[in-house]
Amino acid sequence: MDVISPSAGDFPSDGDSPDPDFVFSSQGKVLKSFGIAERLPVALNSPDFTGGAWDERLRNAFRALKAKGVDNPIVVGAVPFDSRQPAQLFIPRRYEIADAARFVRDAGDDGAALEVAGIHETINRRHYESAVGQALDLFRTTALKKVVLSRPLDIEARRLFAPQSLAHALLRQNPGAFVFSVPVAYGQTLIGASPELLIRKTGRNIVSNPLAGSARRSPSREEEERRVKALLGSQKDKTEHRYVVDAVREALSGHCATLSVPEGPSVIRTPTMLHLSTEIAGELADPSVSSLRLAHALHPTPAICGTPTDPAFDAIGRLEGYARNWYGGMVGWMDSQGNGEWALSIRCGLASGRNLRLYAGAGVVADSKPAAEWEETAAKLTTMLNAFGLSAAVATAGSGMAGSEMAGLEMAS
Ligand SMILES: C=C(O[C@@H]1C=C(C(=O)O)C=C[C@H]1O)C(=O)O
Repeated sequence: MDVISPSAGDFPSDGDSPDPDFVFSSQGKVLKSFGIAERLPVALNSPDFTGGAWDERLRNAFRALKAKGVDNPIVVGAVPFDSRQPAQLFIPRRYEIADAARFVRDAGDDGAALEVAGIHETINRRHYESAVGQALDLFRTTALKKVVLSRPLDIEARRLFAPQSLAHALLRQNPGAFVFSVPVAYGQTLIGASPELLIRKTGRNIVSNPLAGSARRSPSREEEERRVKALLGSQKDKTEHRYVVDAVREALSGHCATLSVPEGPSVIRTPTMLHLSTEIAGELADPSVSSLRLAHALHPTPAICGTPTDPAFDAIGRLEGYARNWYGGMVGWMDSQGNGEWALSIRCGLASGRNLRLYAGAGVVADSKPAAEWEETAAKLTTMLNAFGLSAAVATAGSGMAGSEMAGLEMAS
């Protein structure tokens, strides 16, 4: 896969705007940061990061800020799916941690409602299902066991996207998610409501909560119970899930004095999806290892890439037909002790002017059916579409919506 930088120039920020530049919510709190004290760009898969030079720069920057009286400086930002591409990481001038419910309440209903000029299914159903079919062939002929195949959905609005309003709407609708808004390049903001914690480090303690194996929620309680049972009993979903848990266990065990991995998965609910979930908790052998270093050791897990990692990564590059860039990477924050949280950048979109590219993927294994994987990506897209009240119109796209209703329907070769 080509190494193309996803950033299109730095974004200016003097910290004087009343709106935060960076937003990240977790467990009922929201971290808002303003301005940029120092940019610390780095590709995680580069000697600069792996050899420790970046950590040294970060330590020096933190030391200088502490000398100026900043109590607990942090670094925030986003890492792309391909760790060879530069991450957008920066130390904010200032930040505050607010109550998430108040953040939403104070914002009022600032209306993320959208007047759509066009919806472009850049990778259409036929293309996506054919990619799944090719993955099924690879399972028969190569060592590949799982690959996560994703697709973009491009929305063009009549007005500029307002990342702040979108973040408020997402947090209002997804209070349990990691809602984020991150400026990743000049005029480009990555916004989403991720259900998946890659890593949290608090002192010696770490937690990772991989998800894999999914079903759409149902408005009927009985039907939902049926789906929960079906998910817990599905061999296909359990296999898909096990690959992720095994990889997380393997990546973390070398760093941990203790690591506890539940016997089997449970089901978690987002407002739109049911997922098989395993919460893995551990105690670090060396508590000075930073959350970003652990995130790098984990990334990309089979929740977003596949098993084994390298052939899955190559298959994604060959089969998906578009560049993921920030989708499938991670977003988060970290302090000078390395404490922090990194959530997978999923259920998200990249806003740029009047354009918003949404993304969704699904784990494909030998028992997968192309049509069901397409439906799963459609279900996952509703998290973002709901923020605009759009899901009813778009959820059926590619599964019945007439081509003429979709402005500029394109087919990728
Ligand atoms: C890839 C996505 O989600 C991931 C894939 C899942 C699956 O295949 O079941 C479930 C949760 C996430 O780990 C996405 O939302 O785009």
